[in-house]
Amino acid sequence: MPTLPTQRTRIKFCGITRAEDARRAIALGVDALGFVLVPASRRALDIEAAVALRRELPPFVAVVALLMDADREFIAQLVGRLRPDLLQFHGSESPDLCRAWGRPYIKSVAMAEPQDLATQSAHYADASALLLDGHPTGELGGQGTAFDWSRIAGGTHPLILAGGLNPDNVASAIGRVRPYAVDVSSGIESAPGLKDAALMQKFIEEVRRADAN
Ligand SMILES: O=C(O)c1ccccc1N[C@@H]1O[C@H](COP(=O)(O)O)[C@@H](O)[C@H]1O
Repeated sequence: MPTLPTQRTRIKFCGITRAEDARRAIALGVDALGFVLVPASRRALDIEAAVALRRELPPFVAVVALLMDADREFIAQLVGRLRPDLLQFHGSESPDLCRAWGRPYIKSVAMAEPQDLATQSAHYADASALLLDGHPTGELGGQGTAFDWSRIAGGTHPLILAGGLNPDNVASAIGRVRPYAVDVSSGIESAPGLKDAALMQKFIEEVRRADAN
């Protein structure tokens, strides 16, 4: 059987609020950009701002819309206007709600407490991936909180590792977990919602270094 090339770790930069940050991230080679549509977040965009930001972007980079227990009317408006490539659900959304929008979806799992990933995988069977984040259940993500990676076991989905990643720890995280993708917000920022060019570049270099090992 032919040997497949080693998979490169996909990269998502989350909490993008400025077109200049999005363009720099794309130039550096990210696969996906996250727009936070959660009003309580320090990186929140409203639908209008998200649509305007998307207009500034070239094709072939996935736009992911983050939601947390949003009401159905808001999600319907968001999907209709932004047409995100994926939805990312951070609250207690049911599988029925997650799959109701004709878009692929990612379900986050709060890893501050131990989780049975096999059960989560079975519950959200049609999710494109599970995103493992470091915050406690019911609390906002994007706080730069890491979790104990040794808790990661089981499940059948591609895993997106998130929570407290930064240029200093992402290579060892990839070495330990071998996730499908990594997702970062705080660790590449100079202030909430404002991405730092040098940190973005260093983060990507570290992911590539880990992939090469
Ligand atoms: O970024 C936010 O403000 C946010 C709000 C609500 C839910 C999720 C949010 N962000 C997600 O959290 C992860 C981890 O962020 P960090 O790197 O630890 O700061 C991030 O990848 C977003 O997907």
